[in-house]
Parts: sequence; structure tokens; C-alpha cells
Amino acid sequence: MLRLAVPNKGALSEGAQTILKEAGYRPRRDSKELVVVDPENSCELFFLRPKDIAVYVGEGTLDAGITGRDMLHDSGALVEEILPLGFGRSTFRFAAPPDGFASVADLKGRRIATAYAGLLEGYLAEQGVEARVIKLDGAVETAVRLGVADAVADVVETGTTLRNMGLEVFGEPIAHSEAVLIKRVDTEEDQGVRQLVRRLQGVLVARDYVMMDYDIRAERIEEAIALTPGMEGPTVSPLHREGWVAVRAMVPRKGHQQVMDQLWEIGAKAILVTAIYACRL
Ligand SMILES: Nc1ncnc2c1ncn2[C@@H]1O[C@H](COP(=O)(O)OP(=O)(O)OP(=O)(O)O)[C@@H](O)[C@H]1O
Ligand SMILES: O=P(O)(O)OC[C@H]1O[C@H](OP(=O)(O)OP(=O)(O)O)[C@H](O)[C@@H]1O
Ligand SMILES: [Mg+2]
Repeated sequence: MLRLAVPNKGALSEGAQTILKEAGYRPRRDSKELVVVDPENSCELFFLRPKDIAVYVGEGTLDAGITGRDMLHDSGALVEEILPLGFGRSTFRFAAPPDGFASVADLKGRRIATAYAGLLEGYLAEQGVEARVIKLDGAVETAVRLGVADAVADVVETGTTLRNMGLEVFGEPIAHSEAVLIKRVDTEEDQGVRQLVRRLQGVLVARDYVMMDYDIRAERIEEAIALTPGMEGPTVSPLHREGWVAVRAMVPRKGHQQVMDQLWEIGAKAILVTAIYACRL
């Protein structure tokens, strides 16, 4: 039985539930359901607070979990990232009122509010900067206005929250984060985790690629293959028309319109693009 931790609320919750559903796991019926038993996939899904997930997985009570890379590093738990999941992207940055600070070195001896004390303390130690870390649970942007801190270190996605509080980012980004699949460091991946990883990789590929079909004159096939090399190589089949072939290849979704333009330029016809619903490469 695979025991998997899933964020029960917050910024990663919807993305995690969507990717697991696309990977064939049973979705929860409503947001109050904390455990979902999925016998068809020999799996139990535990819906937990995002920050607690690394702790459960690190203690070995759960086999794997979905959390943020920043939360993984913040936790100090004995866990490692096994697959980046491509959603829940954010950066972790310093911010303060305009013209306050230029770099992390300027924070020496100052007070920095954060909800990610482990991550921040690790970074300050790495940079050799001694500062006072004020540990808060959330809404840390308010701490400067209320005089509790001189600067904050917080998650920034769009930057709206900072702007609304009259703060500006400064210094290098402390960390870049996205949702990741994690497991305990010293364990072998068992059959259930390996299957989960393969299924999630399949979903990620299905999201990132499209299937492209087109017809082209046989003498231009090498140019066409250079544009659409596919995975193992494109499928090239004869057409019921002398001197023409049909080609089928997976193409990155990003830029597929440019590829269609280039194929058209070399004489391709009937260029069709379809979404990939699921795949296992
Ligand atoms: N706009 C965003 N706001 C907050 N976190 C985001 C955002 N975009 C991505 N994330 C990521 O989501 C995770 C934080 O999730 P969440 O905000 O649900 O946790 P939390 O702050 O501990 O919970 P809560 O806000 O319910 O107290 C982090 O990994 C963070 O990098
Ligand atoms: O750059 P933005 O798009 O504005 O997003 C970042 C903000 O969102 C998060 O807060 P959240 O909603 O999780 O509340 P919290 O601070 O109470 O955790 C994060 O802590 C920032 O405050
Ligand atoms: Mg939050």
C-alpha cells in the first residue's frame, strides 16, 4: 500500500489534486475528507497541512508526499526531492521599504520577519550574515509596518502582496521553488513510489507535448524530421499518393505554432495538432 501526503489547502492543494487525478488516483469527494483510500491503486492519500508534509515523510510514516521545494528546505526533515512537478512556482525573497537595503550584507544586525525560519537561517549562515530572525506564521509583510521587523523574507509569486504593503524586493533571490514529490532520504523507492513517479512523469509529458501529424513530399522528409524529431524518431508511413508520406511525431507544446509555420514553408500539408491525454515513455 502506497501512503502519500497531499496538501489539504493553500497554494499547492489544487495543483496537487489535479495532477494526482490525471495520474489516475482517486480524488477526494470534498475538502473535509482527510484520508482517501484508493484500493484500485493500492494507495492511501493523506490530506495534510503543506508545511507538515516533509515532517511526516521524513519520519517515515508516509512513503512520499507533494510539497514546495522551499518548505522541504525549511523543514530540515530527512527528505529529498524525487520529481519537480512544474506548478506552484514562486521565489523566496527579501523585501523592505524602498531604499532601505541593497543586499543581504546590509541586513547585519537587523530584524527579518519570516514564516520560513529554517530556510532563512540556512541562507544567512551561508552568506555569513548575522541577523535576528523573527518567526511568524504568515502575513509577514505586515511586520515591517507594525515595527516588528526591518525587512521580511517571504514567498513572492506575482508581487501584489508586497506592493500593497509598500515593500520592494532587494538582493538576490534566496530560493526558487515549485511543487515537488519527496521521499525519505535513506529509503529505496518501493514499487508504489516508482509507479507514482512514472505516472506523474507521464502527466508532465502529456502537458508539455502535443501530437503533430502532417503529409509531406518524400524528398523533403529529412528536412521535416529535423523540425519534428519526435522521441525515438517520428513515425513515417506511406500515403496513398505517389511520392508523399505521412509523419507523426510528439512536439513540445511551447513553440508548436512556429514548427507548423516551418513545416508549411517546406511544403507540408494537412498539419494536425492534437492534445496528448496520457502517456508513458
Ligand atoms: N502565491 C503564492 N502564495 C503562497 N505560496 C505560494 C504561492 N505560489 C506558490 N506558493 C508555494 O506554495 C507553498 C505555500 O503554500 P501555502 O501558502 O498553502 O502554505 P502555508 O503558507 O504554510 O499555509 P497557510 O497560508 O494556509 O498558512 C510554498 O511552497 C510556496 O512556494
Ligand atoms: O506575490 P503574491 O502573488 O502576492 O503572493 C505571495 C503572498 O502569498 C502568500 O501568502 P498566503 O496567501 O499563503 O498567506 P500567508 O502569508 O498567511 O501564508 C505569501 O506568503 C505571500 O504573502
Ligand atoms: Mg501561505
